[in-house]
Amino acid sequence: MEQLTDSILTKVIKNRPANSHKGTFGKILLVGGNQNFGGAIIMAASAAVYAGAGLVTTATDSVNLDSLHDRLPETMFINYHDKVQLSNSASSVDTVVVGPGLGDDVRSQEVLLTVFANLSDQQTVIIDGSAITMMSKYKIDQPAGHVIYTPHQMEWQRLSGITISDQTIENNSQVARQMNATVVVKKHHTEIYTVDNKVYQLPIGTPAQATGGMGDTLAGIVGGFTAQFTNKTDAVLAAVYAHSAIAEQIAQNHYVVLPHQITESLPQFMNKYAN
Ligand SMILES: NC(=O)C1=CN([C@@H]2O[C@H](COP(=O)(O)OP(=O)(O)OC[C@H]3O[C@@H](n4cnc5c(N)ncnc54)[C@H](OP(=O)(O)O)[C@@H]3O)[C@@H](O)[C@H]2O)[C@@H](O)CC1
Ligand SMILES: Nc1ncnc2c1ncn2[C@@H]1O[C@H](COP(=O)(O)OP(=O)(O)O)[C@@H](O)[C@H]1O
Ligand SMILES: [Mg+2]
Repeated sequence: MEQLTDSILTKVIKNRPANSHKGTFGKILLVGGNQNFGGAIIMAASAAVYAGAGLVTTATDSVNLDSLHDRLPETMFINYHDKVQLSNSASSVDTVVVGPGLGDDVRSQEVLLTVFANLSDQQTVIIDGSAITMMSKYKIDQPAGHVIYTPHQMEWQRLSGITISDQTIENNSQVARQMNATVVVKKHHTEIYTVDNKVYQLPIGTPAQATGGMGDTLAGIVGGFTAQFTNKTDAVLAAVYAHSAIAEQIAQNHYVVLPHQITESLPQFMNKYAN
């Protein structure tokens, strides 16, 4: 097992080529936010925009449209119950983030199935929150694409069958190895099980991060990084590192770190490491 350091940031975050446009930095679709959890998808989409994704579309319940655009005019919007629009978007973007605040009722399941049915091998899909819970609840198969799961310990228990007290690195690796996916098991000192069977641990992070929306924000950063940086595994590692490094900086003089504070710090933080 390897400990992550900030060298992953200089490895991944590159100066932008002069001859570029928004399409150069990835088209990303974020799917989530039911009538109760609209904030989750707004936080995830904001994180993707501030992490530098080129073109961002948010598919959510239409009840969230006004607050979404009020907070984040940079994103486009789709009503996620519109199957045709959702299918077209899911099949045409480079990267999909699905799950933050999606909920786990049958209507949410329908949204998830539509997204999964439209993915193909060239795409990257970040599966978070309710999407993980529904895959175990409704026994939904892993979709096509480069798959990245971002479960917290309870979601990992649901997905892997390993109870939280048995989630040792050895047990987690054994299951992750059979999944053809990268798994980010989120907790204090998050572990990352990569698709090529390596294990990394995040040695940083703070209890000031223990607040709702912190994982939704990470899912958006992972989406933003994988959408624009070539090596997908390194992009995940850098996203996980950046999320907690920024939180630690804010926590130096704040008792609690709010997810949107991390998001707002991303462009300046990334600029320091770009090379
Ligand atoms: N503003 C919004 O819209 C927000 C919307 N959200 C959205 O809500 C949806 C549901 O997600 P969820 O994480 O809130 O609920 P669920 O999957 O049932 O897990 C909680 C259970 O797991 C347990 N637990 C054990 N270990 C744990 C660990 N390391 N980390 C975390 N939990 C751990 C925990 O134990 P307890 O706290 O009771 O001790 C509890 O029993 C999802 O789509 C998400 O995106 C949220 O992001 C909040 C802000
Ligand atoms: N005590 C802690 N120390 C370090 N990181 C933490 C701590 N508590 C929570 N986090 C981080 O906050 C995030 C929480 O994710 P998650 O539970 O999915 O939140 P939510 O679904 O509410 O957005 C993870 O990245 C986790 O590693
Ligand atoms: Mg979560």
